[in-house]
Amino acid sequence: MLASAPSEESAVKKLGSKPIVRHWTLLAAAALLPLLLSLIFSYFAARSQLGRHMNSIGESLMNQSEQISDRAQDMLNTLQRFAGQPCESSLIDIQRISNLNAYFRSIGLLQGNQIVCSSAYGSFTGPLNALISPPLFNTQHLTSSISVAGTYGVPHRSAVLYLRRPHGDRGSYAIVEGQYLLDFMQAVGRPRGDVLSLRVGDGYAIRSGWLPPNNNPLWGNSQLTLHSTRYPIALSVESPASEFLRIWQQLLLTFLPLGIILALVFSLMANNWLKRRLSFHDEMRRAIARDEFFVVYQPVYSNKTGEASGAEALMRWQRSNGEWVSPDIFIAAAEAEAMIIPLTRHLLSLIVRDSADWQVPAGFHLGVNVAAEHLQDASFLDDIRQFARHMALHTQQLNITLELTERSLIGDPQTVISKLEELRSEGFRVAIDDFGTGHCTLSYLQTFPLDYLKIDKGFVAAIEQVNGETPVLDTIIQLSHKLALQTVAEGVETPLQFHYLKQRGVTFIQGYLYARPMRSEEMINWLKNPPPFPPEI
Ligand SMILES: Nc1nc2c(ncn2[C@@H]2O[C@@H]3COP(=O)(O)O[C@H]4[C@@H](O)[C@H](n5cnc6c(=O)[nH]c(N)nc65)O[C@@H]4COP(=O)(O)O[C@H]3[C@H]2O)c(=O)[nH]1
Repeated sequence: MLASAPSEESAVKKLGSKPIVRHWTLLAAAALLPLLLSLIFSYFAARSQLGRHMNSIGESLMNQSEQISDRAQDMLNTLQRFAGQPCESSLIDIQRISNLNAYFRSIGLLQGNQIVCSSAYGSFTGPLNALISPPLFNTQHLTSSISVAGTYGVPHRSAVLYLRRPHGDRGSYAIVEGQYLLDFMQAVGRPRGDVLSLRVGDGYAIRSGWLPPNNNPLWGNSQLTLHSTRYPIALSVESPASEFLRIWQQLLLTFLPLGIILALVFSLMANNWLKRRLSFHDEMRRAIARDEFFVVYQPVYSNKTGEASGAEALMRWQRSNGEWVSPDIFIAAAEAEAMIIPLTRHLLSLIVRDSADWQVPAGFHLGVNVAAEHLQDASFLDDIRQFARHMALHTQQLNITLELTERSLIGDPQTVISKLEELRSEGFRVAIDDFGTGHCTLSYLQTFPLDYLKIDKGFVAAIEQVNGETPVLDTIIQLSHKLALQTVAEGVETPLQFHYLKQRGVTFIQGYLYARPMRSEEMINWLKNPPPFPPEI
């Protein structure tokens, strides 16, 4: 066993507090998330419900105003028939029409901007603006229709003035009683405390009340503005903040119980998952203690020498109940659970134990996978040197190759470069593993001190015909030649793949075609009597 066993134990212990903090953080997040979501969801549902309500009362007020405007237009049409006639002859008819239409405060005839006949004031003649109270500052606005604060004789009640002047300067006017609109606005607005306001043309805004200001961006007063497509009518609906809060509260009563149930379910699920994860952490520690891990070695063929040039060490885990755990799972879990360093130390100690029986040729390569966390850890150089010292006791002139993934090179490049340079000067070799699958840019290949580039099996699997197109693979091979890196192809399974790679100058071949990963004793026997290789196509 490696002498690092005590520090392995302390590393495992030291890492214990982090998962507990993460455990509670995740549990809190699982419980809070549904509650937060139900708050957010009910907030937007309340906004939308209030929006629908405001739109509906806005539209009914708009309908009402447009209908009133339609009636005013009909009235102006009717009055046009008296245009140009003396007031004395038409006044009785005009008054009769006015009495029959209770909407109108007064109707009458115009000559230019002068009233010449009025249902309310008889044959009184005076400027149209004198009918409006207070009179308009700018009479330019007196074109077709305008809302006003009051009229002559009824100065404190709003009204809407409609005008028609089709034949030169002879026209008619009709004043709609604003109280009808106000009554309607109050009737639709009162139940929920809404305030409605309506403006015709550039006139006075007829309002059904006032809201105390509340500009809180999340739950302040709400406002909706609508414009008529047929008349110059603009109206707005304002809803008090208290109404939004009331709807939100109501919806929360529906969503919150659901949120609480989901929070319970999520936290139970998270708890179970975390327990499983934590127990995985413990399980790995137990598995190390119970010696459930072992190492298999996969020989690598050299196209230069025509024989095995080395082997890659790969870890295996078989639980005491016989169940296998795939390296893809336990390596990823060990990385996530901060267990990869103790596990790698264990791997190194297992290799040392295996190597006691080895008789391998001088210069035999042994590839060992190194995780990014370990490479960046302060203990890395000591661990590797100690491993090499122990190996040297059994096996002379073994070339140890550290296989790094692309992820290992990202982080603090200067420290990684200096560690790798130190190790290379001591005789270790460095390979970049699974090349092309990580986040590595091509410039990394130039920056880092590397000896081998291991082409990922995904690119090898893409070889389907001898002269087929595998542009990425071809580029990787050419690139490694240019950078004077030796290439190792992983996952070579067919003679076709083998010959394709050999033709393109790939030096080392690893894969089931040559040899499967095997136990240490098996590899020793296999090396003594290897099967004939390479195969014919
Ligand atoms: N389909 C196919 N696969 C082939 C062939 N030849 C070899 N392989 C598999 O390809 C993987 C090569 O290892 P890797 O790229 O380093 O990929 C390794 C490595 O990243 C990681 N791993 C395994 N053992 C260790 C270890 O001791 N330490 C660390 N840090 N990682 C390890 O787990 C990965 C998977 O390991 P394995 O399951 O052992 O899978 C191994 C090997 O069994 C082939 O012809 N066809």
